[in-house]
Amino acid sequence: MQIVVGVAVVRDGLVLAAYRPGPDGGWEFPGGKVEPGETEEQAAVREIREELDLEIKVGASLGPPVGISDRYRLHVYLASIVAGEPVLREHAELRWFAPDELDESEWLVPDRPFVRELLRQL
Ligand SMILES: Nc1nc2c([nH]c(=O)n2[C@H]2C[C@H](O)[C@@H](COP(=O)(O)OP(=O)(O)OP(=O)(O)O)O2)c(=O)[nH]1
Repeated sequence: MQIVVGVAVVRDGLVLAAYRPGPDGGWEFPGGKVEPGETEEQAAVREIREELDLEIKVGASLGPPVGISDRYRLHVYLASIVAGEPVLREHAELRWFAPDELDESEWLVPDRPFVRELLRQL
């Protein structure tokens, strides 16, 4: 089982989301697959640097990993920005969401438990 790490970057009470297009698309947490020899935190830092040109500090897990498929599980962590502004490099769209704008039905299915936990914490 391989882990996909998702990163809930929070700034001033808003969370950064990325849009994944397609028939099964929706909002997701920026991130990606953990590579061999890497910790989940290291993967989170690398992916956010690659995708958004952002330096982050990884915080607490937002709950246990959730199944995506028979090969992958999603694990989402909180993070704060250490340096930079998010740059749109790979995603169709980026958006900062306030808690009252977060509608889990607009998110990829595996992300929804993490969105719920995030709402409890924001
Ligand atoms: N990055 C990310 N992926 C997610 C989330 N939720 C979710 O189901 N996924 C799925 C979508 C992808 O099928 C899978 C891995 O994401 P990825 O970003 O590394 O993979 P990808 O398909 O874009 O890239 P690649 O492996 O083809 O190079 O995880 C999420 O919140 N963030």
